Amino acid sequence: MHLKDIVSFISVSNNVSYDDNIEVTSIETDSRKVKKGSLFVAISGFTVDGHDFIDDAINNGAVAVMVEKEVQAEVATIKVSDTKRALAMTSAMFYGNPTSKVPMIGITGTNGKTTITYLLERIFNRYHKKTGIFGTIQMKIGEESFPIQNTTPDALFLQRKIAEMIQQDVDQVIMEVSSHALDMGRVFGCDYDIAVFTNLSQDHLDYHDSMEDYLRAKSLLFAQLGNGYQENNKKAAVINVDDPSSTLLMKSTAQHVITYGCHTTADVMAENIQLAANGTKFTLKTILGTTEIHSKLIGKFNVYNMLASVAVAIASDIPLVDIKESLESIEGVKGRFESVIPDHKYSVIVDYAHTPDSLENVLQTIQEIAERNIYVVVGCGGDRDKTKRPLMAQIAHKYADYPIFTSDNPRTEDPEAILKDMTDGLPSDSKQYEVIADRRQAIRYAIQRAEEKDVILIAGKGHETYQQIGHKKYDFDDREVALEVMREREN
Ligand SMILES: CC(=O)N[C@H]1[C@@H](OP(=O)(O)OP(=O)(O)OC[C@H]2O[C@@H](n3ccc(=O)[nH]c3=O)[C@H](O)[C@@H]2O)O[C@H](CO)[C@@H](O)[C@@H]1O[C@H](C)C(=O)N[C@@H](C)C(=O)N[C@H](CCC(=O)O)C(=O)O
Ligand SMILES: Nc1ncnc2c1ncn2[C@@H]1O[C@H](COP(=O)(O)OP(=O)(O)OP(=O)(O)O)[C@@H](O)[C@H]1O
Repeated sequence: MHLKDIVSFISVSNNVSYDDNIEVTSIETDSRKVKKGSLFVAISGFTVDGHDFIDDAINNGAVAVMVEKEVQAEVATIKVSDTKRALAMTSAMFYGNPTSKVPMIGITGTNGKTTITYLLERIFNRYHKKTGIFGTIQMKIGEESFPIQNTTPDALFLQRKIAEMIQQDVDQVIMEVSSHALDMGRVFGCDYDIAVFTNLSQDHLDYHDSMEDYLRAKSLLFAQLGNGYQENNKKAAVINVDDPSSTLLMKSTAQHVITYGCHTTADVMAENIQLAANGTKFTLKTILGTTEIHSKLIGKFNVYNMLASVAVAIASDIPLVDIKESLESIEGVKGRFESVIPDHKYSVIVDYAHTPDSLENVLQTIQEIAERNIYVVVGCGGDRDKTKRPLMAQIAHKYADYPIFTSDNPRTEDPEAILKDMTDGLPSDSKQYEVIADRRQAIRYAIQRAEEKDVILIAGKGHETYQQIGHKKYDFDDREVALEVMREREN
């Protein structure tokens, strides 16, 4: 592709010194990946500044650079006001606007994104549609899985991978869209057909200045809906009307809105909800008709996740009978309310709940189904939203008979200091709790004490198989540790 095409596409013609004949053969944001013919886009990062690596990029063969700061470079230089957003547009163009060639579903909200993604994967696959997935657990193309660093990858990776998905005959892309990604413009230039809002509750206040700022970031997905390069497909915003933030989000989109909920009248609704330890039953009411759902997923929050997936499936013209069969066939999602040994005399559940709202939802569910005592093993991540630490501890303390506070990815912080932030918020005259910084020991402590019919919730890490201490990740899997201790107890 000629550099002039990129320049004219992103409309910055008055800021460029370049030779019309320059051929750009790849785009890179990492100087170490630059090859002969690359356009190097300098990103001002949170840890380092890509502008400091321009010379490295040129030495590696960059024929042009895109910058947002004043620099002296010996190659064609394109100056833009925001390289992250310009990168998103340039990458989309370079890979042939892939998001306009395949139906795209974007899911945003504090909780439920991953679960809904896998419910939708099941529904689309059952309907013989090959899916491509981006999310917290992994990236998937059909049945093949690939690790990814971020829930929503940077624009360059994203556009490149969606182009690959199209080459591999993917019929439907389903992606989790984080508020970070929306705010940083990682998905700027993506043409979504369906945008989903699950809920908003406190999280990520280390990144966003306030809850209003967090919500504003989420609303960008809806503002963006229908602003793509092609308007061939029907567009729809799928919104949880039971969440107070839904009003603002509905105002953010000019597109058709499909609502879902349990309490407010909605296009897709659940009634007569019956929660049990082995699954959930409810009456599903939709614009296509009414049916009974018997799902193996546990908890009211999962009813919401199912309703969201039904609304998306209906907007994608999938018949209700196929939607019902898919929902009823799904056993669960990795690390989400996952039982370590099903039907054991006491239950050990691993769950990704790492926000106050999700922890409360999961503990409320356990309280509804538990026959005896509840143990919770929970911590809070280091270098992340500190304001949620006392809230997490208070919730654990409120719902569990035996709260055990421990480490969860302390990163560069002292685990004991994080635990102090958590427990300082607890009332001093209240019930006993344990503080055991070593996560393995904390899990062991809970399992060794559990009696028949007790439930132990190990919260916060779900599918993760590491513990991040400092800048290093060490192998650690809650399920494996729990299994080891459970087996040890049997012998
Ligand atoms: C705060 C944040 O989001 N940081 C993201 C950001 O990293 P960064 O700003 O630190 O980048 P950097 O390492 O300083 O590098 C800046 C630039 O210099 C370049 N560079 C660097 C070194 C060199 O030798 N040459 C060179 O060119 C880099 O390639 C890069 O372009 O850009 C990276 C590449 O895209 C991201 O992986 C990284 O996410 C980090 C890992 C992260 O933890 N992000 C979290 C907060 C996040 O985004 N989470 C949400 C989900 C949250 C949730 O829902 O739970 C997500 O979508 O993942
Ligand atoms: N709809 C929901 N409402 C509230 N809590 C939920 C909901 N769905 C799941 N949860 C809880 O939140 C946890 C995370 O769920 P899930 O991974 O589906 O959400 P997510 O939005 O992808 O989270 P993240 O952005 O952190 O990856 C689950 O383990 C469960 O405890």
